[in-house]
Amino acid sequence: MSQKHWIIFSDNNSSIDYALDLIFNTIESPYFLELKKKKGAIFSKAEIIKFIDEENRHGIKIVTRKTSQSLKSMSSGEQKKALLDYILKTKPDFIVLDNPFDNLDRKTRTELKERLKTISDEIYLIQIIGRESDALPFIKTSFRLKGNTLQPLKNIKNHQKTIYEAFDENIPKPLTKIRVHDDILIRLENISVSYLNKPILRSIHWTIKKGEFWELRGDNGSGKTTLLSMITGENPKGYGQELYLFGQKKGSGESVWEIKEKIGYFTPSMTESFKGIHSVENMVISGLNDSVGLYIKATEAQLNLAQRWLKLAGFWDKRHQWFNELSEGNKRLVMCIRAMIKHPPLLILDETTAGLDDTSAALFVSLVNIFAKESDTAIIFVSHRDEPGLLPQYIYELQITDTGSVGKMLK
Ligand SMILES: Nc1ncnc2c1ncn2[C@@H]1O[C@H](COP(=O)(O)OP(=O)(O)OP(=O)(O)O)[C@@H](O)[C@H]1O
Repeated sequence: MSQKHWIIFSDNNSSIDYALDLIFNTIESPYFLELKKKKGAIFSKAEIIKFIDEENRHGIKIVTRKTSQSLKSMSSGEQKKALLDYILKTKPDFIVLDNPFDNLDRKTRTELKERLKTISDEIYLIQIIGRESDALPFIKTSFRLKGNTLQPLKNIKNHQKTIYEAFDENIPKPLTKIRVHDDILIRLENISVSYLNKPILRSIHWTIKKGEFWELRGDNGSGKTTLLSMITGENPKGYGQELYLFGQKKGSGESVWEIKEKIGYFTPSMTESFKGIHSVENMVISGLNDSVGLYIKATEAQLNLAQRWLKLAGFWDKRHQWFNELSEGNKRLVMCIRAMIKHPPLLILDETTAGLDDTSAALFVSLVNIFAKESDTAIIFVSHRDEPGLLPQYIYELQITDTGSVGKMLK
């Protein structure tokens, strides 16, 4: 059987919910009539988060029923594989693939592309993507989704010009400078980690100094998240090892609060699971209080500082809107300036460009570059994609071996 398939090119302001309504035929349209009364499934990061929520709240393992490992503790690549296996078992007539290649390394992307090609003989596929280079080559029908409008495209190419906007204003200074006495912020000496007797990290040596701009690379499952959890002090496997966070050895009486105060951390799942209702302005101010969402009244100085950031990042007109109503790309930018506003000594940006369209990703990269240049903050930027225009000073890569991943400096 040869099926029909579709690509929907989305951007920062596209309403994915609207596209899903069309695909699932819950609203009338001339499109996707072939899918009427058919059974559909969604392959997306949001679905993974929904299943993780089920695990957390009700202890129900749906996707990973046959394994002892929880979905939450799996690497992104493992989670996506588990979700696709689960979806295929439910025997759907069609699958909506929402940015399917995000968070995947090159090899896993190629494998998934081949798997989807095989599946496409039997199952209708609808691919929603922000990155033009992700388009599945065997799909011949395409649309562009602008807000709540779906436009058929004559050619498969999106032809959306990527605008590499640059932030050309100066980055606002912090209200108070967070002091760190040592030039060395983070030092890992011979750090190794295993889970369930499976070696994950082997003899990692990594030193991060004030103001350095690092890119952290590594294939799916190489241990990037594990390594970051050592750096944020959250991983108990750091005890008893030569792990130094802001001059203090892990386990030497440092408070979690002291470490948290010095680290800005942003990963997209922070917004995907965030349910609070706050204005964009208050979300940015809350970065000064280490809370997500503002729960105490801001001072005049805090408000002024937040407003300078909002102007700089192009959010002045949106400052009184609800954060939850922003597009995903805009949420990311707001969360990024929220993490930057207090100039933490260390800023960790974990897969922050996943799910963004080409233009939003370029804007994001531009903001990170200028922040790295103008602040004293050290940055660790994690991404599976070679982001065009990113200007890290150093690249640290985790390379998988049978005895755990080893670290290599590539630049
Ligand atoms: N709590 C845990 N229990 C068991 N295994 C775990 C746990 N946490 C992580 N792992 C395993 O450790 C390995 C490394 O996972 P990690 O999430 O650190 O990789 P990653 O490099 O961040 O991957 P990705 O790029 O796919 O997100 C994976 O095989 C994962 O399944």
